[in-house]
Amino acid sequence: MSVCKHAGHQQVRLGGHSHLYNGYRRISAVPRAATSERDLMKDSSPALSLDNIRSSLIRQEDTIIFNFIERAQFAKNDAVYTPDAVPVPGFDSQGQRYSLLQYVLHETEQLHAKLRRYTSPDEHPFFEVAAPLVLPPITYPPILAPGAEKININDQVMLVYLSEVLPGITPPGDDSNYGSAGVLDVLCLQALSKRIHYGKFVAEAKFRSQTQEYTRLIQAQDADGIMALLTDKAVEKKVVDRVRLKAATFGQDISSAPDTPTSAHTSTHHFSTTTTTPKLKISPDLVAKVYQDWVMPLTKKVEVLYLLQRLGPM
Ligand SMILES: O=C(O)C(=O)C[C@]1(C(=O)O)C=C[C@@H](O)C=C1
Repeated sequence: MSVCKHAGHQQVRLGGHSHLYNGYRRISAVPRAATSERDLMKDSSPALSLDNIRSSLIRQEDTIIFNFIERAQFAKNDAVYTPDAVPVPGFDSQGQRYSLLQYVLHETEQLHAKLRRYTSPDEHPFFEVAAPLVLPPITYPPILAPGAEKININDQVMLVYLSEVLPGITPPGDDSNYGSAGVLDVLCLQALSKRIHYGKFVAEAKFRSQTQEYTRLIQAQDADGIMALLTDKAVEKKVVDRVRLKAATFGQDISSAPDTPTSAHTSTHHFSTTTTTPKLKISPDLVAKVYQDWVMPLTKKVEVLYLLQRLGPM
């Protein structure tokens, strides 16, 4: 295990984990990396239609928002993120101490690796995983270009979670629910990581529908040009509006609704003004901002990284 200091918090440094994909295959909605360009282009799997990929991104919003709501029940609990504040006997490396969150995440990933979670190209570990598979490998047709598995920006996902999401969704303070907090943090991190790395599939779908345009930009290694071509501002606005509405809808405390709602209060959109406004469990504006400022930009970053290497070494 290797870590580095990052913004006052020990941050996981990602090592090479391409070995994860060698010889291991799993069944998944999303197939593994292709072995050749010919393999890749003959695959017309519906998994690669942009509409289907966007539907998956929309479903993943639900998971992310519900996980945020679950985590919001507990205080921020700084001790969970402070190295050695909650000592875990035996969990250190070369005198280096870790936070409780790092412990929970590391141990969760080692178990999930055995169940072949990280042999799937839509899953990315925060730590290096070395555990042997318990389940047998499964063959699945290729979709992504070779080298896709090397793209992993979970160090940035971690930083955004700790500095932007957690302080925004949790009440400040310490309620000593450290285990619950750590377990729910892991769920939030995994859901964010999956959504952001889904950029690889979005990028592959876009490459296939505008192959000539992307090929020219890739050959010129024009990252800004690729970013401009893949950006769709209208879709981004829809995403932000939708996650704001979902957070406002899923996060209502129904028990605080009136006993006998009037017809004016039967819609799901009654969270803002009336005296019967239900209490919200997380701020819809915070969720919208996290998507606008972090989730979509990081997804686009993954898309650009993927496309820059889409045609192999330049
Ligand atoms: O749906 C797309 O076209 C995407 O590339 C995904 C996404 C997103 O992260 O939601 C990212 C970039 C686009 O500008 C719009 C949306």
